[in-house]
Amino acid sequence: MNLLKANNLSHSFDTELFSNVSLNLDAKQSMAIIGLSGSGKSTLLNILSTLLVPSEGEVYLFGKNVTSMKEKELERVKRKDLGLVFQQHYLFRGFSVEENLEISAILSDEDIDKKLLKRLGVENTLQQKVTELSGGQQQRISIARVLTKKPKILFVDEPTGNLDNVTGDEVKKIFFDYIDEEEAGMVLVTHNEEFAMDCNIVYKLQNKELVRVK
Ligand SMILES: Nc1ncnc2c1ncn2[C@@H]1O[C@H](COP(=O)(O)OP(=O)(O)OP(=O)(O)O)[C@@H](O)[C@H]1O
Repeated sequence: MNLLKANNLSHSFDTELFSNVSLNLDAKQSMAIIGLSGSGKSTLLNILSTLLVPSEGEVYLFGKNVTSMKEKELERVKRKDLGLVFQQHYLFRGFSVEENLEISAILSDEDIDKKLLKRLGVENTLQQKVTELSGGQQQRISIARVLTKKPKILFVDEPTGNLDNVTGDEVKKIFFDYIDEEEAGMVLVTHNEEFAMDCNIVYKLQNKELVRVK
């Protein structure tokens, strides 16, 4: 099943960042986008996850052109089917870990996954305030919060940056297991070559083009 398709995307801020970017992501596939700092990886991820409108080209989610979707429909897809794990997480700072996870569970009609929290090593933080946790713990809670809603496509920007190697490896495994078990897909932006090369498809953004390297 096709989850995500991009046709001839290009984007410019002051100058052109990239052009003619086309790609395809099916269920159970993971795709990494690598490239130098400033090459436009996060910008491309923002376009694919519908946070940013491209200068040119089309994005299709589950076979449907995003620009042809009604506002309500796109909102529903974003809330339920797209999972965004970004470098900066957007946890509600004044609330406890449990409250943060509950919001996600309620909005998507799913349950908090205790097994997942255990695997992430944060099962004992539920009663703590987000602000009392380390950066790495907050990162893991934000991953738990996103996976709680069981999204069909994960958009992940440098997820292991804040984490030590052992935890980073566990997080990597959690993402791969998740897309297998839920028949989801993942688009990953990273400087971590090992994580990138473990994906099914690897692209490099260089000289304003998206070049397939795996
Ligand atoms: N909203 C914006 N307005 C203007 N310029 C922007 C905006 N967002 C990003 N840029 C510029 O676009 C370029 C690409 O940024 P982007 O964050 O996509 O690169 P990246 O490859 O993800 O970098 P990194 O690996 O350092 O995270 C940068 O020069 C950045 O300053």
